[in-house]
Amino acid sequence: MSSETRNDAAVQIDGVSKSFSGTVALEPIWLKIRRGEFLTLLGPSGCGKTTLLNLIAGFLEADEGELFIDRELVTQVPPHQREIGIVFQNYALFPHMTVAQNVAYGLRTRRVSKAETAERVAEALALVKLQDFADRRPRQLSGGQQQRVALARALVIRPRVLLLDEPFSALDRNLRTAMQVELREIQTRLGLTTVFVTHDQNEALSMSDRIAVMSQGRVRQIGAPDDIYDRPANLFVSTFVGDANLFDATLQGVQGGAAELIVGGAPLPVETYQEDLPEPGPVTLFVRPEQCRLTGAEEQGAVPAIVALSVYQGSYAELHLDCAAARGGRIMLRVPAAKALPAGIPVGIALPRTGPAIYAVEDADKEVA
Ligand SMILES: Nc1ncnc2c1ncn2[C@@H]1O[C@H](COP(=O)(O)OP(=O)(O)OP(=O)(O)O)[C@@H](O)[C@H]1O
Repeated sequence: MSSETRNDAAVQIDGVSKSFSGTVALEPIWLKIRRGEFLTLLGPSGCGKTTLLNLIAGFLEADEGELFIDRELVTQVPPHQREIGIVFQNYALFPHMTVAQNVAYGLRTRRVSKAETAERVAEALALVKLQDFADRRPRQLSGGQQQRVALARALVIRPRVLLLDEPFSALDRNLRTAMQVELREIQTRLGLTTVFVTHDQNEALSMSDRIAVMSQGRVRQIGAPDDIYDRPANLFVSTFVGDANLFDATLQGVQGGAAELIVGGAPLPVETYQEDLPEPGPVTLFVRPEQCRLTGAEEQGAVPAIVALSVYQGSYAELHLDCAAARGGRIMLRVPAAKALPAGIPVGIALPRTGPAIYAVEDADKEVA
């Protein structure tokens, strides 16, 4: 059966939209979340991620459209009957209950027998490596441990879908990375369909099977992490996910599959992955820092720039360059820390002939994230 049929979708969102007293939080959205996939909703604050998650959970009612979970129409089904596990940023544990009682909560309300509850709670606590903490209260646990309890509580009901809203944003960086790995391991082992909300692009890139990049209540691109990073569909995605260098360029035409550009006064034939290019004339060229090569200032065809600041980052240095051909006059490159240059040194930037993208200038005026 084709992956596009409804049968294959664990969650299907058909034209679902939501406004709050006249403010559009979500434009009509069509989205199929595949069985067992880890899908991340990524976007800036206020783009509608949490609204979409709450619509799937049933905490909000859609203004229009239909929602299916496992082929079942659930648009009118209340949250507790959707068989969904949810983990929030702030844990939301019951402070007066022990860890085991917190985890058992969803089973109690489902009238599961005492013996089965004990078995499933032990299983869920083992999954999150908290089997020795069953009798503690939430206040006796670290933030990471509390979030594991919240995860165990969501998993114990054997949900059809697991929803997580910025679950690790309150944790420090090391713990956050450890929890990301742990969640991904558990999710893969259980083959659990998961929708994960974050505004952190690194978290999205490292964890997801697919990412839906959102802005202003719309999904701007959905794809595997390398699709999103290497072949962004528009300038918003280009600049929101990963670092972007933007150059003012002139598109002269297309010859033999290559776009003929002038950048910084020099000709540059570029093969892009894009199906549609803007009309000839002024355009914006998008290039990742790692696609730019630092050269001598005199190198033929290189775009001239001057080192403004070198930022030490341990294994590498970020070179921030003043560059007249760049939008906003600045670009950034990464070089091995030992090759960092002092401010004021003139350099050249050799641009790649394959890989970058070309956007209309009006897009750059309104679309840069
Ligand atoms: N209950 C509400 N009443 C009124 N407006 C709301 C309500 N909930 C959300 N909104 C608005 O809807 C839009 C989308 O909000 P949402 O919380 O979904 O964004 P988000 O992408 O999750 O943002 P964040 O990352 O800051 O949580 C925002 O403009 C927000 O102010």
